[in-house]
Amino acid sequence: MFETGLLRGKRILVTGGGSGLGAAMGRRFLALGAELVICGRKLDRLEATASEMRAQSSGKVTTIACDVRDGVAVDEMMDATWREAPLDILVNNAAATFIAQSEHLSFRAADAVLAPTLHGAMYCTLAAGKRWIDGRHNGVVLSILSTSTITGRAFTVPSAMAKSAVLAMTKSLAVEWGPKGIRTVAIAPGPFPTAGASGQLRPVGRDEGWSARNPMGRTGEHSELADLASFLVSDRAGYINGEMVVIDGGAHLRSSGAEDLLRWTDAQWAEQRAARSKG
Ligand SMILES: CCCCCCCCC/C=C/C(=O)SCCNC(=O)CCNC(=O)[C@H](O)C(C)(C)COP(=O)(O)OP(=O)(O)OC[C@H]1O[C@@H](n2cnc3c(N)ncnc32)[C@H](O)[C@@H]1OP(=O)(O)O
Ligand SMILES: NC(=O)C1=CN([C@@H]2O[C@H](COP(=O)(O)OP(=O)(O)OC[C@H]3O[C@@H](n4cnc5c(N)ncnc54)[C@H](OP(=O)(O)O)[C@@H]3O)[C@@H](O)[C@H]2O)C=CC1
Repeated sequence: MFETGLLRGKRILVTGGGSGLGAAMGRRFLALGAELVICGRKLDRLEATASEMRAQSSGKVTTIACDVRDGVAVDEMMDATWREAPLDILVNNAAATFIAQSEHLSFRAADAVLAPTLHGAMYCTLAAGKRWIDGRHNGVVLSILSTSTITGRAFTVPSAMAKSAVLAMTKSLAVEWGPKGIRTVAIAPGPFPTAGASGQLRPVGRDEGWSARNPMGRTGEHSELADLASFLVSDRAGYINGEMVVIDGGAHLRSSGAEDLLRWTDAQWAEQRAARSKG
């Protein structure tokens, strides 16, 4: 689909790049000639993913254990990365969510979602941006958001809030940092099955008909998201700034995706709270 070497010479950090959509984007970036850095909390999973990537590509992959909720750790990660060479592209992909009735959310539960999804994206963006500006180096920030930024989404309110805030960051910095050579862009994926998202959002007992009700009759392919991300971070998208591109088969035009949960009984919610999965 793309010219060979579209991302040659680009150094890209994908947060949460050890699993799911982050790993899918990373693989595509490598295949297009980029050098990849992936971070997450679980070093063993990052290493396993990096080994697979190295077996498939001759591109360089580096792993860094970093909890993006911790600003000091984010600064240390950026220092370690920059010691080798400046990054060219940051992908804010790390996030957390779970379904819950909002009246049952403790403050700690709200923070468990807001901290990685909102604060993590902000810390990584600030840490990369200040280094780009200090070094007069151009940069791109791609943030992976959600169609909840358009529709809102019942039962995942902290996630909808965090993603909406990162969209506001994307639009605001497009104006503030555009003149400094930094583009900020975003993608709002619809349903793309991953172990993380399914574990948190699609417990047994949830409506199974949602995929068929997508206007395209299916969920997204990871390669479709990876292709869009590759274009948006590439120089070919150099005039796209402050924009969020939706890739969901048209699903959000029909539903926010949470309506089936309005029909859940208190007993189902109690069961969900008891059985909650940890990422
Ligand atoms: C059209 C269609 C489009 C549909 C398109 C769908 C779009 C979806 C958009 C977004 C998708 C994603 O983000 S998908 C990505 C999903 N991946 C992940 O979530 C992976 C990362 N997850 C995690 O790290 C964890 O699972 C996380 C949720 C943060 C909790 O881990 P932590 O260690 O931080 O937290 P803990 O110490 O266990 O708990 C902290 C507090 O949170 C509470 N808590 C934790 N899990 C809870 C749960 N399931 N339900 C209630 N409360 C919970 C605990 O009770 C604690 O509160 P107290 O009891 O008060 O102490
Ligand atoms: N799959 C889908 O249908 C959709 C996904 N999205 C978005 O796509 C992105 C990827 O999700 P997906 O691949 O599905 O799910 P995953 O659970 O696989 O991805 C989440 C990643 O974030 C990392 N992460 C979580 N918390 C932290 C933290 N505190 N510090 C560093 N890394 C962290 C995890 O690694 P670790 O646990 O090692 O820290 C993991 O690699 C997310 O932003 C999600 O909101 C949006 C809409 C739909």
